[in-house]
Amino acid sequence: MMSLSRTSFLNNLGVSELYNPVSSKQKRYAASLKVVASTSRTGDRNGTVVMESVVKETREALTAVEEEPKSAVGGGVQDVYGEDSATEDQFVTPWNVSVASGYTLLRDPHHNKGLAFNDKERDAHYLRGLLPPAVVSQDLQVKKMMHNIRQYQLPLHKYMAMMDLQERNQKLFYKLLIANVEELLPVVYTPTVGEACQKYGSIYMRPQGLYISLNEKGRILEVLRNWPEKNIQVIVVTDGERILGLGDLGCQGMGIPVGKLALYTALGGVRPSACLPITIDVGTNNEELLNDEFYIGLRQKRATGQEYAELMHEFMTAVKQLYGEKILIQFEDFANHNAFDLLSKYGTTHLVFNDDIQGTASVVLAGLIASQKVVKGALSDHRYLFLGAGEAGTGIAELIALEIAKQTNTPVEEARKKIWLVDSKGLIVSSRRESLQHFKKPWAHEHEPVKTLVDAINDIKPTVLIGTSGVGKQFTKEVVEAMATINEKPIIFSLSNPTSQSECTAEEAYNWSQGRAIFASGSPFPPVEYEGKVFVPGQANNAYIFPGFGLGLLMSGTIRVHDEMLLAASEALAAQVSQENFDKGMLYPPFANIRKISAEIAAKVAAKAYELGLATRLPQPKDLVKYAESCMYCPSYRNYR
Ligand SMILES: NC(=O)C1=CN([C@@H]2O[C@H](COP(=O)(O)OP(=O)(O)OC[C@H]3O[C@@H](n4cnc5c(N)ncnc54)[C@H](OP(=O)(O)O)[C@@H]3O)[C@@H](O)[C@H]2O)C=CC1
Ligand SMILES: CC(=O)C(=O)O
Ligand SMILES: [Mg+2]
Repeated sequence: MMSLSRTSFLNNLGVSELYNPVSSKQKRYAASLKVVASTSRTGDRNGTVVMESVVKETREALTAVEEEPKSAVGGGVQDVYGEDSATEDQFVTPWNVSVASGYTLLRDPHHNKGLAFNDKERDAHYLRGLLPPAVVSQDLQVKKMMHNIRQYQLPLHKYMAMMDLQERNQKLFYKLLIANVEELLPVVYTPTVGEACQKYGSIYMRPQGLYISLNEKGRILEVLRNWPEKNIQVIVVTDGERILGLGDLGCQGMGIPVGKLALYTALGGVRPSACLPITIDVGTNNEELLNDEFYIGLRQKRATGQEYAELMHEFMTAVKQLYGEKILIQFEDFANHNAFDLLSKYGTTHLVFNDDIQGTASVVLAGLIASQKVVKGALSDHRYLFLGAGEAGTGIAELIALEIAKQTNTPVEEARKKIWLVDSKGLIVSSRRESLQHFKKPWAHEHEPVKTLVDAINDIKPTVLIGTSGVGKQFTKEVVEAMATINEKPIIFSLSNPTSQSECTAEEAYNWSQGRAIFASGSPFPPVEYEGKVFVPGQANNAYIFPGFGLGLLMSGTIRVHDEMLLAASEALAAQVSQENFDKGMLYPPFANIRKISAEIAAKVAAKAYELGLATRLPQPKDLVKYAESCMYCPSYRNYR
């Protein structure tokens, strides 16, 4: 047993004092309880023993208070806390005893096991009678949940069932997701998460992350402290302005950080308690949402300029102050007019990573490196054309240029000349330079103006066509045919999400190229049969990269992200594609092996961090792959004593 006094031990555990009792009855109640144990801190051997004694003590105190009022003969309802009799304008205290036993344990998603609690646990934790008699294994629970989820016809209903499970039983949620990753990824992630964000206000049930709005300006640190977990290692943050290819969804963008962090855990093995989803709400310019009575965010136009910058700066400062130097902040789905600036501003002071710029770049480069086994020739032998010159487009372009420069030992400026981009105004050429946003300027090559994509293809004669426009159906029959005329094996990536925004479908790419296209898309497409051959389209999505990349940063205690780490991640991913995968037309390994893939990526990223002197976890583990695997969260149930 512990030698510390109960109070100091609980203080060490982060247990809080009972707060703000208002009535004399509540004051007596508070005094008798003294402390409320935080459920999330149970787990270590001694801790659990002490927690059990606190549970017992708390129960006794509760019983004493509950028995205090004269019991009504023949039963009846007692308004113990005076809540029911209070009028709307009288204040009551939101009473809450968060000790993980009995009914509370069943309602605690971190520790709940549902019917998997065995008889001993049911006795020890006051669960008798709260559950039906059957005791089932976690595997059977997985089987049942999958059966239930498959009954839903609508993807959004599957999504809601998954979110509900995450809120009810976290370990079962992750066990299910990991075991059925190929089937469930499109449910918790793109494309369904896009629809969920669009309807977030209507389907909103319980808060899943932290909302920081302009109303919280000046007290963001305080707001961060409201989050129940203290040992945060990864934050995924959005301001909701560019949610997938769906535009400004304001506060409803929360679905994205929640989904991305679910993947951090399921695909990359980062503990769920270390993950914090955050939405910064500075308003929205989406009129439909502003007029939607169910909209959950600030009902105002987006703050910009200094007001926006100040809020973001306060946020970035508070995060570092609270969680330290090694907290990983992943920017997600910011509009490009903020994304590039935030990345360059905080890239030198914080561990920041922009998934749309950097993660996407790394996954696409991996696909291109892998494609060299199918289409002979080096990366430097290709000509690249992008539709879309924003975060994803220019991010990918730059990483390709860096890789070519590295492979050919030439200046990056030379490598860039092989890469062309088209934006909403046409081909990016030098005569447009003055009016271009800064991130487009390096791509303004000498060429006469070209308005349409087909004309650009016919002029540039690309071997690789990459769609990052956020606009669906842009790779028309004419576009794909133009690529197939120029190339024996045209490489075509339709990266825009969700499926509705994909530049073309897998079926279109294969049909219009007579089965010659090497195709990958951002959102998944089913296999396509063309003239008796089955093609399995790859999913070029940053979900292949960020979980392993982030794990690599965390496990090595890396303090800054470096482009070389992105290149290392690409090479690690490309190395995981087998001949069997290539034979099916795939440029990426199946997601079913993603935990192994993430461990390989994490190891290569960490190795690069050590090489660059940016890793702080010393000494460097001998076998980084094994170490990555050993760091991964496992969602199997634990036995409770
Ligand atoms: N597969 C994956 O892993 C990822 C996919 N994406 C997807 O990529 C898409 C774009 O994201 P992101 O780069 O961040 O967005 P941005 O808004 O930063 O960039 C979009 C670009 O597309 C251009 N564009 C828009 N409409 C057209 C059009 N009709 N013709 C030609 N160009 C057009 C814009 O032109 P202009 O500059 O002139 O406005 C802009 O350059 C999204 O759908 C997103 O979901 C993003 C990240 C990862
Ligand atoms: C995949 C992703 O990050 C996006 O579409 O924005
Ligand atoms: Mg994104």
